[in-house]
Amino acid sequence: MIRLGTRRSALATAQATHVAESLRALGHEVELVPIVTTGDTSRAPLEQIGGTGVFVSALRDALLAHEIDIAVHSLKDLPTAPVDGLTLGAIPLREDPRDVLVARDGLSLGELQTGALVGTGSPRRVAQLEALGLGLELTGIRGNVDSRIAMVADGKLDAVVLARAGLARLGRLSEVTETLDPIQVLPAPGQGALGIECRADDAAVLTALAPLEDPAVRAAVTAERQMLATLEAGCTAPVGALAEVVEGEDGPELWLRGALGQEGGVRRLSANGPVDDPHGLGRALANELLEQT
Ligand SMILES: NCc1[nH]cc(CCC(=O)O)c1CC(=O)O
Repeated sequence: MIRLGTRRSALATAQATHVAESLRALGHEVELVPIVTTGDTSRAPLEQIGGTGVFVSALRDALLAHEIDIAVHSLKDLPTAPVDGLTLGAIPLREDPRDVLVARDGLSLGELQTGALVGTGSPRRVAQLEALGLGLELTGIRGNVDSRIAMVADGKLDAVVLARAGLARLGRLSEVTETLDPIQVLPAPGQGALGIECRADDAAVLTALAPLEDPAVRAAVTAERQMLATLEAGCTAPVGALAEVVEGEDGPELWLRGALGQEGGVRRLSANGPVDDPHGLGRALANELLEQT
């Protein structure tokens, strides 16, 4: 029996159920164990309660205490610092990593009027949307995906920006009025991907998770997360990153695009490197972004 710890939110439950079903299809018995985190019980701005890490620390504690055997995380909410005794046993196939606009009356970004009220609490989205120069009024929001969409339906906001992956997992893709091109808005590092965490010495669980692994996604998100980790060493700026394995002339290559929001605008760079060194690529692009400052 594999005990899978999950937060209770609709998105977390959808992700956990998806992983549980993949494991059951491989012949494993899986039990879902609900875990409550500070991020779920508090309405305070995330920066005040410790950032997105609040969603994962309770799950990690439960893993280390042997109360659960695996935890399913949205990789974009998983801090990059490694935890002693834990490892990402599998990184499965990724959903579409892009951000989307959910706007009233089916509007796209370019159709929103100057001064239109757009909800997002993410410094990464704010920096990149402001850099577009559309004169949008950006306002911080929190809450689950349903309540954010409801703010548009209720007329409180003209639009919200969300991760396409979250809407896909909740069956709400019909709400999308525009998928944002990464040339305009780069997603968060790891967006759309799941990380399945387990104890590093749990050989049985590591074996069970192995078939869920997607090596190209692992390489891509490793580069994105390394870029973030290297940048955080120097500053806490809004960061977008998106990597992909693409077929080059001499075989597969890893491409990484990065965006760093700063006073005066957003810096963007891209670079490529060998698929087997995502850490080197992430570090190199981060250092290049920092050198430009
Ligand atoms: N910040 C919360 C969060 N964490 C993961 C997702 C969506 C799913 C994903 O990116 O994997 C979301 C919602 C959103 O940003 O719209």
